[in-house]
Amino acid sequence: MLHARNDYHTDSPPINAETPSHIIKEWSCARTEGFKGRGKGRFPNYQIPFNDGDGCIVSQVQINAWVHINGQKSCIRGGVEPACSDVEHDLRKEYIRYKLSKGWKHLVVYNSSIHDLGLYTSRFITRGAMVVEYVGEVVGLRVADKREIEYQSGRRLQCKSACYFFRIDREQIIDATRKGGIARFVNHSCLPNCVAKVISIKNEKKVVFFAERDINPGEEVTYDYHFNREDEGMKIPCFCNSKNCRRFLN
Ligand SMILES: C[S@@+](CC[C@H](N)C(=O)[O-])C[C@H]1O[C@@H](n2cnc3c(N)ncnc32)[C@H](O)[C@@H]1O
Repeated sequence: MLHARNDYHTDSPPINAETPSHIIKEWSCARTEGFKGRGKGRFPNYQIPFNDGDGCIVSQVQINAWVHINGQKSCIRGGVEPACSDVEHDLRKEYIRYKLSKGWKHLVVYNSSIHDLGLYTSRFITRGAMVVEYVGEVVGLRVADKREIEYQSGRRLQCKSACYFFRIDREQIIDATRKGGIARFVNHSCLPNCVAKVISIKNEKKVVFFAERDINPGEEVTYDYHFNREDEGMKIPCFCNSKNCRRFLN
């Protein structure tokens, strides 16, 4: 199976109710290793961009109201959502800003030189800003295993070779194959402009891509899939064309 490995992340604690919320995970496609190379403080100069660059200003008052009504309700009432670190708090705040300012309006799906279709931005995106959320059907490993066989058999998939699974944690996979958002078109690059993070909003895990550097209008949005290297039987050539390309996705 591409994603069902029992030894997955044995060196890092599982994300569950006991996991301290200050540990921010960076996971990737279902076939991939979690990205442990970067952690807290990844965006040292990070400022929450209240202006989306298109004249749409989301006020601090609006953000506070959203956080109060939605995000922090369970914390305030002593519910199960644990107190979060400054970094995670900033990421959540950025998620809210993105939702309020409809940050996805500037994203376009278009032909890619990397693979088939890709996701592009038509506006400047500041380093640290949220770019897109990976949405789809959240399924358990068993269902994902079954679906993977079904998809690979090519019976119910247009693009047999493409993988639209994103592993959230040890138990959950987001399957964007049949039901998904535009993030399913984000291609891999060995020199990506985004990084994927799992953040918790109202006790629900969300997979969110944040800009790892400033991204210019017209640039393709990419992230590093961190596919498992041990799928030796089926090497997938990488066409990201970056100067440090690892030549294979796995
Ligand atoms: C989530 S899809 C990305 C969107 C895809 N381009 C499309 O048109 O649906 C992931 C699949 O795209 C392909 N892909 C993405 N990045 C690639 C790269 N750098 N080199 C080769 N194939 C890539 C692989 O087949 C991978 O399984």
